[in-house]
Amino acid sequence: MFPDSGSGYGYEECKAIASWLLERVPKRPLVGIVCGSGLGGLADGLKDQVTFSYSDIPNFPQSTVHGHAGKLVFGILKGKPCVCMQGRFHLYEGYPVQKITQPMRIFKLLGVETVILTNAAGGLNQDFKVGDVMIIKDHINMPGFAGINPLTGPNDDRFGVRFPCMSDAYDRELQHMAHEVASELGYTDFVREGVYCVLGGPSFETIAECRMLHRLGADAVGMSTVHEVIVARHCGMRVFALSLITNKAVMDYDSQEKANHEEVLQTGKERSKQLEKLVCTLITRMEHDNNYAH
Ligand SMILES: O=P(O)(O)O[C@H]1O[C@H](CO)[C@@H](O)[C@H]1O
Ligand SMILES: Nc1nc2[nH]cnc2c(=O)[nH]1
Repeated sequence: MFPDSGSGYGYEECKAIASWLLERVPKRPLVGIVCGSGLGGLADGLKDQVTFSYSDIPNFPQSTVHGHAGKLVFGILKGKPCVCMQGRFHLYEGYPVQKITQPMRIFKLLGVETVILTNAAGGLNQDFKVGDVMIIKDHINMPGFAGINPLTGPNDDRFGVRFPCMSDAYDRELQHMAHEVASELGYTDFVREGVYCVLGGPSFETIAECRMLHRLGADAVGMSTVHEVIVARHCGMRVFALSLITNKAVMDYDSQEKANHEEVLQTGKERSKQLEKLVCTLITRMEHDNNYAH
Protein backbone atom coordinates (compact mmCIF):
# COMPACT_ATOMS: atom_id res chain seq x y z
CA MET A 1 0.00 0.00 0.00
CA PHE A 2 2.76 2.47 0.94
CA PRO A 3 5.60 3.35 -1.42
CA ASP A 4 8.00 1.07 0.45
CA SER A 5 8.46 -1.56 -2.17
CA GLY A 6 11.75 -0.52 -3.68
CA SER A 7 10.92 3.20 -4.00
CA GLY A 8 13.83 4.06 -1.70
CA TYR A 9 11.95 6.52 0.49
CA GLY A 10 9.09 4.72 2.29
CA TYR A 11 8.74 4.29 6.05
CA GLU A 12 10.72 1.06 6.34
CA GLU A 13 13.59 2.47 4.27
CA CYS A 14 13.71 5.67 6.36
CA LYS A 15 13.62 3.57 9.54
CA ALA A 16 16.49 1.38 8.30
CA ILE A 17 18.68 4.44 7.61
CA ALA A 18 17.78 6.02 10.97
CA SER A 19 18.59 2.76 12.80
CA TRP A 20 21.91 2.45 10.95
CA LEU A 21 22.84 5.98 12.08
CA LEU A 22 21.62 5.51 15.67
CA GLU A 23 23.87 2.48 16.06
CA ARG A 24 26.83 4.75 15.31
CA VAL A 25 26.13 7.91 17.31
CA PRO A 26 26.14 8.35 21.09
CA LYS A 27 22.97 10.50 21.36
CA ARG A 28 19.71 11.09 19.52
CA PRO A 29 19.67 14.62 18.01
CA LEU A 30 16.94 17.08 19.02
CA VAL A 31 17.76 19.67 16.37
CA GLY A 32 18.24 19.01 12.65
CA ILE A 33 20.01 21.61 10.53
CA VAL A 34 20.10 21.83 6.73
CA CYS A 35 22.86 24.00 5.27
CA GLY A 36 22.25 25.98 2.09
CA SER A 37 24.71 26.63 -0.74
CA GLY A 38 28.03 27.77 0.73
CA LEU A 39 26.64 27.71 4.29
CA GLY A 40 28.03 24.36 5.44
CA GLY A 41 30.19 26.01 8.11
CA LEU A 42 27.24 25.79 10.51
CA ALA A 43 28.40 22.29 11.45
CA ASP A 44 31.83 23.53 12.55
CA GLY A 45 30.50 24.79 15.89
CA LEU A 46 29.40 21.28 16.94
CA LYS A 47 31.46 19.51 19.64
CA ASP A 48 32.18 15.76 19.79
CA GLN A 49 31.47 15.40 16.08
CA VAL A 50 30.61 12.12 14.41
CA THR A 51 30.61 12.62 10.63
CA PHE A 52 29.33 10.43 7.80
CA SER A 53 29.86 11.00 4.09
CA TYR A 54 26.54 10.62 2.31
CA SER A 55 28.22 7.99 0.15
CA ASP A 56 28.84 5.82 3.26
CA ILE A 57 25.20 5.86 4.44
CA PRO A 58 23.27 3.01 2.83
CA ASN A 59 20.56 4.28 0.44
CA PHE A 60 21.21 7.96 1.21
CA PRO A 61 21.13 10.33 -1.80
CA GLN A 62 24.39 11.94 -2.98
CA SER A 63 25.18 15.68 -3.19
CA THR A 64 26.05 16.82 -6.70
CA VAL A 65 26.18 20.62 -6.30
CA HIS A 66 29.32 22.71 -5.65
CA GLY A 67 29.03 24.26 -2.18
CA HIS A 68 27.22 21.18 -0.76
CA ALA A 69 29.85 18.94 0.85
CA GLY A 70 27.71 15.82 1.18
CA LYS A 71 28.28 15.11 4.87
CA LEU A 72 26.01 14.40 7.81
CA VAL A 73 27.52 15.74 11.02
CA PHE A 74 26.27 14.78 14.49
CA GLY A 75 27.47 16.80 17.48
CA ILE A 76 26.60 18.84 20.53
CA LEU A 77 25.89 22.56 20.59
CA LYS A 78 25.92 23.98 24.12
CA GLY A 79 24.51 20.73 25.51
CA LYS A 80 21.96 20.22 22.71
CA PRO A 81 22.46 17.19 20.46
CA CYS A 82 22.22 18.23 16.80
CA VAL A 83 22.53 16.71 13.35
CA CYS A 84 23.61 18.87 10.44
CA MET A 85 23.31 18.20 6.71
CA GLN A 86 26.27 19.77 4.93
CA GLY A 87 24.61 19.59 1.59
CA ARG A 88 21.00 19.17 0.54
CA PHE A 89 19.27 17.79 -2.53
CA HIS A 90 17.42 19.76 -5.18
CA LEU A 91 14.77 18.88 -7.74
CA TYR A 92 17.09 19.83 -10.60
CA GLU A 93 19.61 17.16 -9.57
CA GLY A 94 17.13 14.68 -10.96
CA TYR A 95 15.90 13.03 -7.78
CA PRO A 96 12.17 12.51 -7.23
CA VAL A 97 10.83 15.15 -4.84
CA GLN A 98 10.13 12.37 -2.30
CA LYS A 99 13.82 11.38 -2.31
CA ILE A 100 15.18 14.92 -1.85
CA THR A 101 13.02 15.29 1.24
CA GLN A 102 13.71 11.82 2.70
CA PRO A 103 16.28 13.23 5.18
CA MET A 104 13.43 15.07 6.95
CA ARG A 105 11.73 11.75 7.70
CA ILE A 106 15.04 10.30 8.82
CA PHE A 107 15.50 13.32 11.12
CA LYS A 108 12.07 12.62 12.61
CA LEU A 109 12.89 8.96 13.22
CA LEU A 110 16.21 9.96 14.80
CA GLY A 111 14.29 12.02 17.38
CA VAL A 112 14.61 15.53 15.91
CA GLU A 113 11.96 17.95 17.18
CA THR A 114 13.07 21.18 15.47
CA VAL A 115 14.44 21.64 11.96
CA ILE A 116 16.44 24.71 10.98
CA LEU A 117 16.94 25.25 7.27
CA THR A 118 19.14 27.77 5.51
CA ASN A 119 19.40 28.61 1.85
CA ALA A 120 20.94 31.02 -0.60
CA ALA A 121 18.33 33.03 -2.49
CA GLY A 122 17.86 35.85 -4.96
CA GLY A 123 16.34 39.03 -3.52
CA LEU A 124 13.09 40.16 -5.17
CA ASN A 125 12.11 42.68 -2.51
CA GLN A 126 13.61 45.96 -3.68
CA ASP A 127 14.49 46.95 -0.10
CA PHE A 128 16.73 43.90 0.28
CA LYS A 129 20.49 44.12 -0.19
CA VAL A 130 23.01 41.42 -1.01
CA GLY A 131 24.11 39.97 2.34
CA ASP A 132 20.74 40.45 4.03
CA VAL A 133 19.40 37.51 6.02
CA MET A 134 15.67 36.89 5.59
CA ILE A 135 13.71 35.06 8.27
CA ILE A 136 11.22 33.06 6.21
CA LYS A 137 7.68 33.69 7.40
CA ASP A 138 5.88 31.89 4.57
CA HIS A 139 6.46 30.28 1.19
CA ILE A 140 5.05 29.90 -2.30
CA ASN A 141 5.41 26.37 -3.64
CA MET A 142 5.50 27.07 -7.37
CA PRO A 143 6.22 23.43 -8.42
CA GLY A 144 3.29 22.47 -6.17
CA PHE A 145 0.96 24.34 -8.53
CA ALA A 146 1.99 21.83 -11.19
CA GLY A 147 1.48 18.83 -8.91
CA ILE A 148 5.07 18.49 -7.71
CA ASN A 149 4.60 18.02 -3.97
CA PRO A 150 6.64 15.61 -1.83
CA LEU A 151 3.46 14.26 -0.22
CA THR A 152 2.05 13.10 -3.56
CA GLY A 153 1.26 9.37 -3.51
CA PRO A 154 -0.30 7.18 -0.83
CA ASN A 155 -0.20 8.84 2.58
CA ASP A 156 1.62 6.98 5.34
CA ASP A 157 -0.21 7.79 8.59
CA ARG A 158 2.86 6.76 10.58
CA PHE A 159 4.38 10.07 9.44
CA GLY A 160 1.36 12.36 9.35
CA VAL A 161 -2.11 13.18 8.03
CA ARG A 162 -3.23 13.17 4.40
CA PHE A 163 -3.93 16.91 4.29
CA PRO A 164 -1.45 18.76 6.50
CA CYS A 165 -2.01 22.42 7.34
CA MET A 166 0.65 24.81 5.98
CA SER A 167 -0.62 28.16 7.28
CA ASP A 168 1.51 27.57 10.38
CA ALA A 169 4.51 26.06 8.56
CA TYR A 170 7.09 28.47 10.00
CA ASP A 171 7.08 28.54 13.80
CA ARG A 172 6.10 32.05 14.91
CA GLU A 173 7.72 31.77 18.33
CA LEU A 174 11.07 30.88 16.76
CA GLN A 175 10.73 33.78 14.30
CA HIS A 176 10.10 36.12 17.20
CA MET A 177 13.06 34.70 19.11
CA ALA A 178 15.29 35.09 16.04
CA HIS A 179 14.40 38.79 15.80
CA GLU A 180 15.28 39.19 19.49
CA VAL A 181 18.59 37.37 19.02
CA ALA A 182 19.36 39.51 15.94
CA SER A 183 18.72 42.63 17.94
CA GLU A 184 20.96 41.50 20.82
CA LEU A 185 23.75 40.62 18.40
CA GLY A 186 23.46 44.00 16.65
CA TYR A 187 22.30 42.40 13.37
CA THR A 188 19.04 44.33 12.85
CA ASP A 189 20.57 46.30 9.93
CA PHE A 190 20.66 43.17 7.79
CA VAL A 191 18.06 40.79 9.29
CA ARG A 192 14.68 40.97 7.52
CA GLU A 193 11.67 38.75 7.10
CA GLY A 194 9.68 37.70 4.07
CA VAL A 195 8.17 35.13 1.73
CA TYR A 196 10.37 32.59 -0.08
CA CYS A 197 9.31 31.21 -3.45
CA VAL A 198 10.73 27.91 -4.73
CA LEU A 199 11.19 27.15 -8.42
CA GLY A 200 12.55 23.96 -9.98
CA GLY A 201 15.78 25.44 -11.39
CA PRO A 202 18.53 24.91 -12.39
CA SER A 203 18.25 27.88 -14.76
CA PHE A 204 17.98 31.19 -12.93
CA GLU A 205 14.90 33.33 -13.58
CA THR A 206 14.20 35.58 -16.51
CA ILE A 207 13.46 39.25 -15.89
CA ALA A 208 9.77 38.67 -16.61
CA GLU A 209 9.68 35.76 -14.14
CA CYS A 210 11.30 37.88 -11.40
CA ARG A 211 8.80 40.67 -11.98
CA MET A 212 5.94 38.18 -11.83
CA LEU A 213 7.16 36.54 -8.61
CA HIS A 214 7.61 39.93 -6.98
CA ARG A 215 4.05 40.92 -7.88
CA LEU A 216 2.78 37.62 -6.49
CA GLY A 217 4.19 38.53 -3.08
CA ALA A 218 7.54 36.75 -3.00
CA ASP A 219 10.49 38.53 -1.37
CA ALA A 220 13.14 35.96 -2.32
CA VAL A 221 13.48 33.15 -4.85
CA GLY A 222 15.41 29.90 -4.73
CA MET A 223 15.38 26.23 -5.64
CA SER A 224 15.08 24.46 -2.27
CA THR A 225 13.74 24.43 1.30
CA VAL A 226 9.98 24.43 0.62
CA HIS A 227 9.81 20.69 -0.13
CA GLU A 228 11.76 19.91 3.03
CA VAL A 229 9.49 22.20 5.07
CA ILE A 230 6.35 20.45 3.79
CA VAL A 231 7.69 17.03 4.77
CA ALA A 232 9.04 18.24 8.12
CA ARG A 233 5.67 19.77 9.00
CA HIS A 234 3.78 16.70 7.79
CA CYS A 235 5.63 14.60 10.38
CA GLY A 236 5.18 17.16 13.13
CA MET A 237 8.57 18.81 13.47
CA ARG A 238 8.88 22.52 14.29
CA VAL A 239 10.45 24.55 11.48
CA PHE A 240 12.58 27.68 11.32
CA ALA A 241 14.18 28.82 8.06
CA LEU A 242 16.51 31.56 6.85
CA SER A 243 17.48 32.80 3.39
CA LEU A 244 20.76 34.53 2.79
CA ILE A 245 20.19 37.03 -0.02
CA THR A 246 23.22 36.20 -2.14
CA ASN A 247 22.26 38.23 -5.21
CA LYS A 248 19.59 40.66 -6.34
CA ALA A 249 17.10 39.18 -8.77
CA VAL A 250 17.40 41.07 -12.06
CA MET A 251 14.16 43.01 -12.62
CA ASP A 252 15.26 45.61 -15.15
CA TYR A 253 16.09 45.22 -18.86
CA ASP A 254 18.79 47.93 -18.57
CA SER A 255 20.65 45.98 -15.86
CA GLN A 256 23.96 44.34 -16.74
CA GLU A 257 23.84 41.99 -13.72
CA LYS A 258 23.67 38.25 -14.26
CA ALA A 259 22.78 35.70 -11.58
CA ASN A 260 25.54 33.11 -11.13
CA HIS A 261 26.46 30.39 -8.63
CA GLU A 262 29.95 31.86 -7.96
CA GLU A 263 28.40 35.06 -6.60
CA VAL A 264 26.03 32.93 -4.51
CA LEU A 265 28.95 31.06 -2.92
CA GLN A 266 31.01 34.23 -2.42
CA THR A 267 28.19 36.03 -0.57
CA GLY A 268 27.75 32.92 1.57
CA LYS A 269 31.42 33.14 2.54
CA GLU A 270 31.19 36.82 3.47
CA ARG A 271 28.11 36.55 5.69
CA SER A 272 28.50 33.00 6.98
CA LYS A 273 30.00 33.80 10.39
CA GLN A 274 27.10 36.07 11.38
CA LEU A 275 24.51 33.66 10.03
CA GLU A 276 26.13 30.86 12.05
CA LYS A 277 26.18 33.00 15.19
CA LEU A 278 22.47 33.82 14.75
CA VAL A 279 21.51 30.16 14.30
CA CYS A 280 23.71 28.88 17.14
CA THR A 281 22.39 31.47 19.59
CA LEU A 282 18.83 30.61 18.60
CA ILE A 283 19.45 26.88 19.14
CA THR A 284 20.86 27.43 22.62
CA ARG A 285 17.64 29.24 23.60
CA MET A 286 15.16 26.73 22.22
CA GLU A 287 13.14 24.50 24.56
CA HIS A 288 12.75 20.80 23.80
CA ASP A 289 10.62 17.98 25.17
CA ASN A 290 13.34 15.42 24.55
CA ASN A 291 10.89 12.51 24.35
CA TYR A 292 13.67 10.15 23.33
CA ALA A 293 16.22 11.10 26.01
CA HIS A 294 18.49 8.24 27.00
O1 LIG B 1 18.87 26.61 -1.82
P1 LIG B 1 20.32 26.30 -1.71
O2 LIG B 1 20.57 24.85 -1.49
O3 LIG B 1 21.00 27.17 -0.70
O4 LIG B 1 20.97 26.64 -3.12
C1 LIG B 1 20.66 27.78 -3.90
O5 LIG B 1 21.84 28.09 -4.63
C2 LIG B 1 21.82 27.39 -5.89
C3 LIG B 1 21.98 28.40 -6.99
O6 LIG B 1 23.14 29.15 -6.85
C4 LIG B 1 20.47 26.71 -5.98
O7 LIG B 1 20.59 25.34 -5.64
C5 LIG B 1 19.64 27.46 -4.98
O8 LIG B 1 18.55 26.72 -4.46
N1 LIG C 1 16.17 30.52 -8.27
C1 LIG C 1 17.18 31.17 -7.70
N2 LIG C 1 17.94 30.55 -6.81
C2 LIG C 1 18.94 31.24 -6.24
N3 LIG C 1 19.82 30.86 -5.31
C3 LIG C 1 20.62 31.90 -5.06
N4 LIG C 1 20.29 32.94 -5.82
C4 LIG C 1 19.22 32.54 -6.56
C5 LIG C 1 18.41 33.19 -7.53
O1 LIG C 1 18.58 34.35 -7.88
N5 LIG C 1 17.40 32.46 -8.06
